[in-house]
Amino acid sequence: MEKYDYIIVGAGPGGNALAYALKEQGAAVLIAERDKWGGTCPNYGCDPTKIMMALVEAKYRAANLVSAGLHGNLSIDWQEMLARKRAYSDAIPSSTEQGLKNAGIETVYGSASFQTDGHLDVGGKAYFADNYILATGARPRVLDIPGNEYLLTSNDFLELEELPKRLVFLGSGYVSLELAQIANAAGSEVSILTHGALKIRGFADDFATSYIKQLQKEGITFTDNFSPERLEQTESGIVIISEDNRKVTADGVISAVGRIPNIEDLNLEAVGVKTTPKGILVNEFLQTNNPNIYAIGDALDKKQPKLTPVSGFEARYLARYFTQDGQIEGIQYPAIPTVIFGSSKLAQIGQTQILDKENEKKIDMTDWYTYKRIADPLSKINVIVNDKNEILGATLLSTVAEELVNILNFCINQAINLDKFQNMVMAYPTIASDLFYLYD
Ligand SMILES: Cc1cc2nc3c(=O)[nH]c(=O)nc-3n(C[C@H](O)[C@H](O)[C@H](O)COP(=O)(O)OP(=O)(O)OC[C@H]3O[C@@H](n4cnc5c(N)ncnc54)[C@H](O)[C@@H]3O)c2cc1C
Ligand SMILES: NC(=O)c1ccc[n+]([C@@H]2O[C@H](COP(=O)([O-])OP(=O)(O)OC[C@H]3O[C@@H](n4cnc5c(N)ncnc54)[C@H](O)[C@@H]3O)[C@@H](O)[C@H]2O)c1
Repeated sequence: MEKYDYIIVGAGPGGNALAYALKEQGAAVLIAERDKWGGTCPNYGCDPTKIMMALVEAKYRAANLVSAGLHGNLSIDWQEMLARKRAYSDAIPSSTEQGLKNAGIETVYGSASFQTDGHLDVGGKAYFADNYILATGARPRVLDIPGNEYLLTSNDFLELEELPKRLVFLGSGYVSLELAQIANAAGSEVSILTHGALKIRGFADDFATSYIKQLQKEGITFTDNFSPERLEQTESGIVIISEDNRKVTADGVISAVGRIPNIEDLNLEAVGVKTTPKGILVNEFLQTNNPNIYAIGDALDKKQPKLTPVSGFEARYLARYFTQDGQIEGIQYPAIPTVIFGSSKLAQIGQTQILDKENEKKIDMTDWYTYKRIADPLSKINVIVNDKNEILGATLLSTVAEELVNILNFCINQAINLDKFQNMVMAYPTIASDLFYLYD
């Protein structure tokens, strides 16, 4: 019988961060993984997509300066971009597992599932622990419609040997908008079909509209109110047929309609852990309704965004919880920045609308210096500030939004109001130094 202090299921950013933190406390830790060590982010998610996105950003940063005298056409070679992505990602699983082993964390490869006596089975072998932590993440959802065998997922996109000439994305969320921009910049004819109105869920309509218009300018077409009903393979390509019988033909179709938690194979019924279709239910201590089983990351049913740094934050909380024998306050999430990457980035953090008209104001930073310096095609930013000059939140649209949102993140979460900010000297001219305009 193998007995541990902790068994973690899933070696993604959440599971790995927790394994290292618990090992540092001297605990006996086992981590199980059934696919690629490192999980979604470095193998199928954030990292490979942003390695590819670096070329898209460079292409458009240069294109924006054409009217300023920068000439020459930059083009992206799909195969070379893919090779660069692979050079990064292919090394991840073995280096991740080796890193865990070097730290003294035991690893086991296989799909983990609970048995009725409460132990965990991996590959037919029984493993026991005082506490189990589920960090099993999520996977792409494939629409359940006739012809869905023709659908590809974001995982498949990252391994396409040839870029399809006509590529259609179903859904207009984070995955669709980012991958569509990579494919479009690399030369595919890209369409996004969205089943409702043309919006980006979670973002203010005026910002979403500006972002979508920019993508349209770059050549991506959008079709709204298109609910896919079935797919058919024909001589001219894969035909996507909507409920109202509209037809779109493509050479590749990506299902980017959200992600589903990896919970079915865990046999959670055997140990009484409650779930919903959105994930595992936990209390404020990230504990399931079985007191020895905890869960973190994308596998949770939670209102916080499902992002790599959020999984890491939950792992660090749980490590503190275990060190202090559960005698700590429940998890309190800070304001969390979210960014849709691309030629321009759409970002937000904290409060994005005025809630108290008397004491709050919205500052429009549209004409700041950096935008002019780099010829940013979009320069829209609303910062919400209260009467104590505290920054409450912001929505941003710019090629540099991912950096600016993190500077605001510091101000919001470390309570640095505009007066304190004004008393610092920032390197000039930079994105940070532009924030002085907020004070006027
Ligand atoms: C295309 C794409 C782009 C993204 N871009 C970003 C980004 O730019 N920034 C950002 O912050 N986030 C991004 N994300 C989200 C980010 O990847 C996830 O939030 C993050 O990986 C979640 O970490 P996790 O540890 O909770 O789960 P995961 O990384 O999903 O890891 C869970 C692991 O558990 C394993 N597992 C599941 N079930 C079992 C089982 N029964 N037994 C053993 N092992 C099991 C899985 O194989 C997996 O390796 C992106 C996601 C995608 C798909
Ligand atoms: N930059 C980043 O941080 C980043 C990038 C990619 C993914 N992610 C993470 O991954 C998560 C999942 O991303 P996603 O884009 O897969 O999901 P999402 O929830 O962001 O978007 C899903 C899209 O699918 C559409 N949809 C839902 N049901 C549909 C149906 N039946 N038919 C047609 N369309 C339908 C929705 O309207 C929406 O546009 C994100 O929420 C985020 O947490 C983050």
